[in-house]
Amino acid sequence: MTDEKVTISKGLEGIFIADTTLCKIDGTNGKLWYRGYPIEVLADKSNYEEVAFLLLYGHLPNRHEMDVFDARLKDEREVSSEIKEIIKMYSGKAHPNDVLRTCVSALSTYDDDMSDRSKEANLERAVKLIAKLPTIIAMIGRTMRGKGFVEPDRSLSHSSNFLYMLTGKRPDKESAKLIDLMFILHAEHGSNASTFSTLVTGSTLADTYSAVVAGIATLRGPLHGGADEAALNMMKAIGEPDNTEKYIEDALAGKQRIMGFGHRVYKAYDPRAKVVYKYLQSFMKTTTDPQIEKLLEIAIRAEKLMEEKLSKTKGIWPNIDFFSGPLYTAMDIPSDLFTPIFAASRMAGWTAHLFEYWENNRLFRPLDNYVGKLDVEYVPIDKRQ
Ligand SMILES: CC(=O)SCCNC(=O)CCNC(=O)[C@H](O)C(C)(C)COP(=O)(O)OP(=O)(O)OC[C@H]1O[C@@H](n2cnc3c(N)ncnc32)[C@H](O)[C@@H]1OP(=O)(O)O
Ligand SMILES: O=C([O-])CC(=O)C(=O)O
Repeated sequence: MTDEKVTISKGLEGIFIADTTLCKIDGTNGKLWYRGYPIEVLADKSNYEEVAFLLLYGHLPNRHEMDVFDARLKDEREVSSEIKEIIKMYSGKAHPNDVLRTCVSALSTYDDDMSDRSKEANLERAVKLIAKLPTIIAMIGRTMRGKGFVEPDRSLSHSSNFLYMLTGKRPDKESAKLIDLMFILHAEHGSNASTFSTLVTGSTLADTYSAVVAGIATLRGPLHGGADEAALNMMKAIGEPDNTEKYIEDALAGKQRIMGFGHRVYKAYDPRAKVVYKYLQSFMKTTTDPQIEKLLEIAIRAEKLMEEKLSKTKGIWPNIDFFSGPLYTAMDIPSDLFTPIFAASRMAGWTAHLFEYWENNRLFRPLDNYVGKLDVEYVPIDKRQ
């Protein structure tokens, strides 16, 4: 062993991995921009198709560009009979995010020329992936609930069509806005864990599909994209609003993490959580569903308590995943689809980052500090204890 002193950055905290023009996060002040546009403005004024174009092409589309991009997305919504078979075979046997990961892996088999690594070919792949994920997820969701597939409807926008394929009903104006909002807010977020693993895989010059499959896999965990499902499960476990304070106090005393709170970069309120909360509050004025009212009351009481306990002292504020659960529940979306929906939205960010990184690619290969023994004697198997 050497005596060399090394500095370890656990979880790569504080390490910059690349220059980017995609997204700026101001973690101290709780601000977020996609290609310079404040998230609040995009949330109120834009739509997912436009945001995906912005991320992939670097500018907001003009009318013609939008029409062409939108038509391409609509052309690519259908999935093959083989993908439908995979969905039927695995849905219900594994978490929907795992089934989605398997389907996306299988999509690579339809690529006519994987050796074409041109920007144009990769942008086409991104369009196909962005277009097909909502279809796959809706089909997984329906199969798990014993319902037949609903084929895509070209007359509907990207996110409305997703809700339609999932529920079988064309969404009203309010639900259409809410689901689109969630797609926009989840579209991009710098070098988060799933984008980073997409880049790590891509940095070996693996193909687009391999790279985004790594992203989907990484999103799954409760410390990242799985937190929205976990946060809703916590709210359901709390059950009654009056149980909230005791539940949270006990969890904190037992050193448990409260899902949907805290962030590696934000030490302030996640601006996306603020947007979700704003829309959720206005939605609440129109709903009389007691289940949603209860969930929201639990969420608000949990947030208030966490603010007293942790926000001001440790910078642990709600993140995007905290209020997502009540909002998705209000749209009748089952909790096991939250993470796959995150993946469908983030596909724009993953692919945009990947293509940007490839313009100046360098293999990711960090170091680890060996602290074990060296030159250990090899003992034949029959002589070992
Ligand atoms: C879309 C997204 O991916 S957003 C993030 C989604 N994930 C979650 O909501 C899961 C819950 N949150 C967490 O586990 C964390 O906040 C993370 C993983 C997101 C970020 O954590 P890190 O940057 O690694 O923070 P770290 O683990 O160093 O925590 C700092 C301190 O805050 C505490 N803390 C962090 N998050 C939480 C939480 N959610 N609940 C309670 N305490 C927390 C830690 O216990 C630690 O306390 P200590 O200093 O007394 O040991
Ligand atoms: O940035 C992160 O670490 C996690 C996150 O909020 C996201 O991916 O949206």
